Amino acid sequence: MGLLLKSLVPFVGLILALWFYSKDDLKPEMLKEKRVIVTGASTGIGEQMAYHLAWMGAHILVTARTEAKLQKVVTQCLELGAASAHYVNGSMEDPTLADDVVKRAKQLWGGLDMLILNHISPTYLKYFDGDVEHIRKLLEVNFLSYVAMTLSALPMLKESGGSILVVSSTAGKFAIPFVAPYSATKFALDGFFSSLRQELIIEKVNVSITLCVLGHIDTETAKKTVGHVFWLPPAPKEECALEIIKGGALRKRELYYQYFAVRTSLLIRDWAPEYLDSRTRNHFIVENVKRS
Ligand SMILES: NC(=O)C1=CN([C@@H]2O[C@H](COP(=O)(O)OP(=O)(O)OC[C@H]3O[C@@H](n4cnc5c(N)ncnc54)[C@H](OP(=O)(O)O)[C@@H]3O)[C@@H](O)[C@H]2O)C=CC1
Ligand SMILES: C[C@H](CCC(=O)NCC(=O)O)[C@H]1CC[C@H]2[C@@H]3C(=O)C[C@@H]4C[C@H](O)CC[C@]4(C)[C@H]3CC[C@]12C
Repeated sequence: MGLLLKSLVPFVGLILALWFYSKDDLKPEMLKEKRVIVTGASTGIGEQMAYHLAWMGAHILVTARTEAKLQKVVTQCLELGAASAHYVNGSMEDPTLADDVVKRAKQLWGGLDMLILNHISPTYLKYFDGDVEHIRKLLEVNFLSYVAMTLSALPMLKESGGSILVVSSTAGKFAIPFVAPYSATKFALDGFFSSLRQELIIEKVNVSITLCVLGHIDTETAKKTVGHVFWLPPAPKEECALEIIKGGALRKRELYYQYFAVRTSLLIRDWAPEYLDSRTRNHFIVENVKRS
């Protein structure tokens, strides 16, 4: 009996470990023929997500303001193997755009499987200068348009049992200096979408919401904005984009990239917030930060 138990325990352990790791794997077939909207996809992480979806064979609808860049992304997606690729250009400052993009998806495909909310209005990294208009604009583009797109897309997502991916930031989870207006919009996303997720679960609605909490990523915008003030090296946008898609396809509640650094910061946040504050401040070269 003792011998049986001794050999059974490692065996069960192995089976559990295999089950745990195998369920955490993204298989490209999961995205094949899926109908996906990616916002803010003319550059940066959004553009890279479109390319990953393309080689996996998804139908893709990208949006941003700059038409010429979107046209190039669409061409590249088709070359990489997308089932189809289209764009809608416009600014999310325009409250009608969210609905127009979702309507275009319905017209093209008759349904939707994945909504990736990623766009942000250009933001600065400096001491807060009292510019309330800037906060208002960021709330409109980075937060309210996410809510509007979700509302328009929910009926189609309910029908397909689809997913919503909300791209956020460490600045939406703990205090990072010099990005006060932007940080406010990312905390708002967490509040809104985490509450909505609870309601969907209570109502047994099969739509997943994945909040993606990203650290410093090497997009051109980030390099320009923080290259001279933040000394920790950025992580690659291509890998980041793939991790986001993986998190959404596996219907995770939250996704952290880079996993270890972000999880560690979140653990410290809850037990030693002053220490996290001071550690974060020390990552900035404050002499290089603009005052206005
Ligand atoms: N890079 C980083 O270090 C980090 C990024 N993140 C998050 O990742 C996401 C992507 O960031 P990143 O790739 O660096 O950003 P980019 O600046 O590279 O891309 C932003 C995208 O949003 C679009 N956009 C800008 N303004 C508007 C608007 N008014 N209406 C519609 N679209 C607009 C841009 O295109 P166009 O100008 O053509 O409109 C572009 O496609 C964001 O949600 C960001 O908060 C989070 C943490 C760190
Ligand atoms: C550098 C910040 C990440 C800090 C971090 O994760 N530290 C870990 C730790 O201390 O343990 C970045 C977090 C938010 C970024 C900013 C952002 O997301 C908005 C803009 C996005 C744009 O594409 C690039 C510039 C940003 C201002 C971007 C800059 C880097 C962050 C401040």
